[in-house]
Amino acid sequence: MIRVDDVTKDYGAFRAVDGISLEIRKGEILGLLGPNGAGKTTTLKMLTGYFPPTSGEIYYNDAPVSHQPLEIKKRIGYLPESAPLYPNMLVYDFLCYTADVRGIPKAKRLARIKEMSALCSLTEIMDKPIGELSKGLKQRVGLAYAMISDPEILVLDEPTSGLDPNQIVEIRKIIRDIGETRTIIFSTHILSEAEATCDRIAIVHKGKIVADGTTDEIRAGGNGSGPCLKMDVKGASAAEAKNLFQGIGSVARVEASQSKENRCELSVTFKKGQDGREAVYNAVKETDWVLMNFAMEANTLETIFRTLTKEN
Ligand SMILES: Nc1ncnc2c1ncn2[C@@H]1O[C@H](COP(=O)(O)OP(=O)(O)OP(=O)(O)O)[C@@H](O)[C@H]1O
Repeated sequence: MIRVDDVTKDYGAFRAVDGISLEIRKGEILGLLGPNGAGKTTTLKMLTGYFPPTSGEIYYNDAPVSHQPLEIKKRIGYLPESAPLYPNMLVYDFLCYTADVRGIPKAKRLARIKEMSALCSLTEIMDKPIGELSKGLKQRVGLAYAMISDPEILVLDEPTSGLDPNQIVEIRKIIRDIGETRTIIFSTHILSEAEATCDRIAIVHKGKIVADGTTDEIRAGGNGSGPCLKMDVKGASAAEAKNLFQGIGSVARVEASQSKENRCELSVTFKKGQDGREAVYNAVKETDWVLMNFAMEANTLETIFRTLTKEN
């Protein structure tokens, strides 16, 4: 339904999005997961037609967005990270105003507002000024604002940011309810958020997609990562150990941290389909280091996320 084809976005000399390609299927809930500054908001803004890519193209049902941005914008509901709400307006008045701006005919407005009120549980707060609402309630009003024109696609930027755990659960439920019949793309930097709500996750780092799949596929190393060996090594600095293991052919990545003087903890990730334990063990045998721990660990999403989005 949506195809992002080798899209880049430059802000002056800085490349914020660097050759992203993605396919988003109809009815899917896709989470763009990445650390701060990864390029999530920039990607969402291009998806909504807010600004065009510097290069590449985005297609909706095979139609390039650049050819008819206004048509496509009408089919997308967008809730930015700071929802554009008017604090002095009552919730009801704000939704009437939004319906008017979006061109919903007068005769259909009340019915649509009622539907939004039911979908986002707003009945009790319809006559309250928006400025007096908690952050969670404001976010529900924001979802109603984004959904009022009945868009096919809903794009949400960090929809649960700054909410308390109860509010997060409520917003997640509304997103999943909407996701029953719509395509949803949302960004988050919280792994558990993506895991709880999405059918599929694309991990973004420094403007690139570094993993894309269901949580099970990403966990199984469908994106080039194999199993991970945890080690505690006595007699070596983190830099020495990292240097040694990085030279082994079956090793994809090494994370090392100094735990004490001359002792370090390591996570050695092997290439997909490879088990380099013997090679690592033989390398240690050539040194005078002592292995205090040497254990293979199943990849957790958290380790994969941390490894894929490490600074260097
Ligand atoms: N208008 C702009 N001009 C220059 N640089 C920008 C602009 N907007 C964003 N950037 C930079 O582009 C990079 C990506 O920003 P973006 O907001 O897309 O990331 P993000 O993943 O959404 O981060 P966050 O979670 O912090 O919102 C960042 O380094 C940011 O500083």
